[in-house]
Amino acid sequence: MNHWVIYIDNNSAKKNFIEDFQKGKIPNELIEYQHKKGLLYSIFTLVKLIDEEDKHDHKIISSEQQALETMSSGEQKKALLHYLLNEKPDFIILDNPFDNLDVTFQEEFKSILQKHSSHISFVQIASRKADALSFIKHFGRLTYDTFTVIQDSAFEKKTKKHAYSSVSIPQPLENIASLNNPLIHFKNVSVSYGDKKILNNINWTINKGDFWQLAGANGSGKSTILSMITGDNPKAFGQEIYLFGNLKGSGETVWDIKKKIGYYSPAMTNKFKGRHTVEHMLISGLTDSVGLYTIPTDIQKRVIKQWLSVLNFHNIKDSYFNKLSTGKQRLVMTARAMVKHPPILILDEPTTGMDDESSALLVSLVNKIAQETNTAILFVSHRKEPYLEPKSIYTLEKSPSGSIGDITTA
Ligand SMILES: Nc1ncnc2c1ncn2[C@@H]1O[C@H](COP(=O)(O)OP(=O)(O)OP(=O)(O)O)[C@@H](O)[C@H]1O
Repeated sequence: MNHWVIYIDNNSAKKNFIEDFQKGKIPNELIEYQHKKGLLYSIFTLVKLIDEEDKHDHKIISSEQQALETMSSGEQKKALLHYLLNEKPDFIILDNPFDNLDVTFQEEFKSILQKHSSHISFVQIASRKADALSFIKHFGRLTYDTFTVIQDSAFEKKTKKHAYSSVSIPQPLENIASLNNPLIHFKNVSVSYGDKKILNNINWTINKGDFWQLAGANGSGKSTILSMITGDNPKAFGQEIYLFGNLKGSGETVWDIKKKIGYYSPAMTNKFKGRHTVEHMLISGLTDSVGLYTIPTDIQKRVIKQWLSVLNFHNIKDSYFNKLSTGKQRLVMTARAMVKHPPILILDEPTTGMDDESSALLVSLVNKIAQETNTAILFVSHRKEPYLEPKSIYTLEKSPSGSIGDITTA
């Protein structure tokens, strides 16, 4: 049985390619898949299933114990894989299957796929060379919308450490020096859902200018911690969580907190469907708005001009954001979360779905922000991102009594 890895980069027309593939519009070299029953393992399939479960109020892949929607992203992916395998297709397209999966489950996942590889064919779409499944012997590349067969050794582009532009990050318009340390303090915080213990006695302090990576296996509670910081998790109430000097729940509004946090997660990108130029996207980061509802001041315009130089995006400042490649969109969104120099910048799995080259570029921008500003950075990822230079890593270690936190310092 043949299997394929198709390498893509952030300029590949992946979505169209997959849609065409499913409709039977398949490149000649892959014609063996025509008229076969194929399924798609992808974040898009998950979103559709969650939507259907929601709309029709019936379970498709939720278990007796838990609804698909409330599972962590890793747990959702595990559930999806088992669901698709049970459907007994001829082939499965695996769209960047290892994104969001911790190392342990990646190994488990690989051996499940290998076990089924005698009777199901796999077409793996991969952004990252290291993700290629070892049992696959046929390789292709999608360059924009053109598919070509390649030798595996042809995909040798080694990612180099990027030095970001030498242009300095602009100074803040408002100073955060008045804030006292710690910015964030968790004291003996524990969380459970019913009988399921998630966090066990978390003690964690984030100070001005810190650079943290928050790591941990799937389901260890990373998103739970984030949602307690950014304001929308009821589990935070009654706990000793101090945000910018105030005990959480003691009067500050979610808006007060959000004003002090720059936040970016790839899911946010979909909110910007309209005709927003790159320049407007950055300006709207200063005012926390989705569009550009107010006319920017001269000072704001000057600051954004400098950010465009940092990003080397002057030439695309008038381009529409939603037409940019994924890599460029992520850089814009990261800068957008940072332009107001928030006391804390949270980047939630920002490299998910990115190729090696663009991930390295994003990582170097984050390192630059850490070096040149006083903003504390919280970079959430289970992946050991090559070249990321956090000063400390907070790892959630799973245990039956809930995850405990382990701190390592560079
Ligand atoms: N509303 C809920 N009901 C039941 N369980 C929940 C609910 N919300 C979260 N959980 C569980 O809490 C655990 C922690 O989830 P969380 O999303 O914080 O993990 P994570 O570390 O971010 O995982 P991942 O890397 O997979 O995204 C998971 O086992 C999840 O299923």
